[in-house]
Amino acid sequence: MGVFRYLTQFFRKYKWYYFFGIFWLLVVNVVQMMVPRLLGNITDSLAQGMLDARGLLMYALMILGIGLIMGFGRALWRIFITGSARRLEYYLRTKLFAHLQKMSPNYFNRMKTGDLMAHATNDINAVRMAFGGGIIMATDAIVLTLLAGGLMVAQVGWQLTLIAIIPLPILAVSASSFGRIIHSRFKNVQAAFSTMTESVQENLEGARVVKAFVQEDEEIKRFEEAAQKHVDTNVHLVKVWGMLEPLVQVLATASVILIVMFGGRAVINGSISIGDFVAFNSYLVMLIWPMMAIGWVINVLQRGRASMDRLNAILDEQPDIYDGDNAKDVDVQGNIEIKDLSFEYEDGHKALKNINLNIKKGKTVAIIGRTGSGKTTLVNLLLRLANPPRGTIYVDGVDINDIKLKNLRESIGYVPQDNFLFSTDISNNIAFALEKTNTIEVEEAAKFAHIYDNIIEFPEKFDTMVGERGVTLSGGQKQRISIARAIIKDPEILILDDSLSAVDTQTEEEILKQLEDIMNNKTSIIISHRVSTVKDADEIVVMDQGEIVERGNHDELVKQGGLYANLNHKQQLEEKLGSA
Ligand SMILES: Nc1ncnc2c1ncn2[C@@H]1O[C@H](COP(=O)(O)OP(=O)(O)OP(=O)(O)O)[C@@H](O)[C@H]1O
Repeated sequence: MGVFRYLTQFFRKYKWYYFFGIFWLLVVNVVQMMVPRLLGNITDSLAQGMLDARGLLMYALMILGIGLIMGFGRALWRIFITGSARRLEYYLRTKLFAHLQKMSPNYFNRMKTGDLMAHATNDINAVRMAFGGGIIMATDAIVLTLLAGGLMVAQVGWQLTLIAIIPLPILAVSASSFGRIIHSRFKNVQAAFSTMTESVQENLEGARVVKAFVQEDEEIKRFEEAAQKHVDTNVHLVKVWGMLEPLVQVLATASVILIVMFGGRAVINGSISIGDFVAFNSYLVMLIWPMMAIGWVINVLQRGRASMDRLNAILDEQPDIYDGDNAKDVDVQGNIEIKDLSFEYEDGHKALKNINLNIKKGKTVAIIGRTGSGKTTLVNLLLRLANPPRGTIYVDGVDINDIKLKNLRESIGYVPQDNFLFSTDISNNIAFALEKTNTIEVEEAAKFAHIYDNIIEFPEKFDTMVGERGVTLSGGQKQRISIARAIIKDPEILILDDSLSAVDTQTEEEILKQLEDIMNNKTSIIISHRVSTVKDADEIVVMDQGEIVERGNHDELVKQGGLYANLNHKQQLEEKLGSA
């Protein structure tokens, strides 16, 4: 399959745009070629005294007509080709984004976000340039060279043409090597610019840390160095730019000198007319630009191809979590059965060992355990954010590998540990999973999650923006908005992954009580490090190093005198010390 295989559909749709664009580009090129000839004819007619005012007006009108066609044609090919290149950029970007949406969390653990962002910006830009400016310049350079060169040969002969274009290959080679140097120096400028902006961004974000560690002066020094590097790389670039222009001038002048010497002599000995001489000169000037463009065009096309190769590598990657052929929709009730589940990560780390757990619809099971004991891994498997081995996790008697992902995930309300919120307003964050935002539902969910009172104290209430452009929410407020986001779905199964750690025990108790009401007859899994969060669950499962080491209700576990009892004792002591 070709490098541009992912663009086939796009080109099928937009081929006529490119066709018309190139058509008009050719029209402009051909029409443009008439001007030197007309100037030549005018010169000859003037020299022979054969031109009157009417004739001059005719020529003027012809040149005006050519100018109008050129202007109109240029506007058209810009619209068709440059416009299509922008559409191509959009097509590729949305395709890449949709593809990334299908990938599993494991993929994002493997790939660096920065790299993906770079592909999504630099590589897509390079492909756009190849199919925009690249195609235009390539067509323009080839057609102009052929037409101008051909007309030169036809009108004054190949000997004079060859002499006149001697400096042009030198121009092409030097413009292309200058182009390479300019490109590499420009990359240095960009790198210096991003280092400088990163330094500013980090400092603004980490202003508290900088101040607390009294590092302002060091940071100013660091920034000055970055800003200086930016100036130095720019000066370095300007130097080479500065040399390119005089070089072009020298070589173009060399061509003109050759024409004056040899062409002038041809006029004197009568083998060509003055008009031919004038037209020839104009054709030569027309050749300078394609010579300069050749190197650039090759570079842009090569870069476009290399970038497409890199994008292909991403687009070729198959998602590792998907609906199998047997996947079906299940009317999820909330009975969960985990049978002898063992799981290891790609790096060979055994995160879960022989887990057996039966959670009946309507029950609340709590999972407690030290950090790294495998609690989140278990939840990730239940949500199929990672693939569980077949025959280990069943929902309502169906292996979850056979339940459609959308169906499974829509029936689970999940409050993740990191409480990620989007940079939009609170209302949109809560209604994230709903197709349409319903104010009443959003407010109800906020009340259940005990965040309503906080929200209405914000100046813009539910319209308050979250994140950099909005309010800074406390950890506990974020947790409660995440809870509202999960319960607004009215899920059959609710999973709270350490989602109450940042609220005080009193609020925690109130939230749990509310949840008990709304999750009545539905299944809840509550993960926590705190005994206070789990003590009222129907069953408490204690995990350690990937295994279930104790299970029972609060009283039973306290009586057992094991890990749970120990944790309970310690936390009670901490509470007493805290309130003393
Ligand atoms: N993507 C991964 N690749 C490899 N190992 C992982 C991955 N994610 C987690 N682990 C490891 O698996 C083990 C279980 O992690 P997990 O996040 O499930 O623990 P946890 O009980 O939820 O911890 P915490 O209470 O801190 O959230 C840990 O040792 C962790 O380092």
